[in-house]
Amino acid sequence: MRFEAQALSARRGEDLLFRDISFALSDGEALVVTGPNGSGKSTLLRVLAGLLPQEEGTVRFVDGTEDRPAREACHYLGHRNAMKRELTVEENLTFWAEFMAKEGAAPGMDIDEAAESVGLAGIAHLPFGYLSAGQQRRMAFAKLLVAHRPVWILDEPTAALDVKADAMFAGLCQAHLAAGGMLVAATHQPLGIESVKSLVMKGFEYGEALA
Ligand SMILES: Nc1ncnc2c1ncn2[C@@H]1O[C@H](COP(=O)(O)OP(=O)(O)OP(=O)(O)O)[C@@H](O)[C@H]1O
Repeated sequence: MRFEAQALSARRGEDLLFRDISFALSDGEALVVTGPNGSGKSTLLRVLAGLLPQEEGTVRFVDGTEDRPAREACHYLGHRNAMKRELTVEENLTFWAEFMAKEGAAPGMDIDEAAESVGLAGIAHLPFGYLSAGQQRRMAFAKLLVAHRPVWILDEPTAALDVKADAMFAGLCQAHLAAGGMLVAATHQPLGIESVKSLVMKGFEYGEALA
């Protein structure tokens, strides 16, 4: 498998945020995207996940000899957790497992196993809104585990996590990569994942790209 971007540019409103972004990942590879606030990291991730259109360039997911729509290959974990506060954790995860299955994702872990993998076994019966910020973020990771998609797109994934959860998250990412998955993560802090590719977003100043 291969996940690649070629000569991507994107605009928010009137402003061109970045241009000529290219990378290629194959099985087991990770890309960490860094850069100052406002340099376009979140925008790039949304373009990669198919949630925003690019201005120019291409995003491709190649499986063997077949080109598949990149958005169908991606799990997207944004700043927000995309869980309903009023529903229980189990109901939220069941929704995502069923939704992803309809969208063609292969089955993943069952709900209990996924909750256990993020260190929160036994509280899946609680409303999501009752959990602490860090527990909510951990449960949002569990969403990545209940259906299999080969590419994980992660925006500031470790915000709100304590040291133990950081290590747990690094372990989940390593396991995903070891199984041949790929990931792209925007972050201001190290993810604890070894051998990653790096992309530094520089942003634009006064309409010109920084050196
Ligand atoms: N819907 C929108 N309409 C217009 N401009 C937007 C919109 N969303 C974001 N922007 C602008 O696009 C720029 C890049 O935002 P983006 O969230 O991609 O940056 P980022 O590198 O992820 O920043 P941070 O590190 O602060 O999360 C910012 O200047 C932001 O104000």
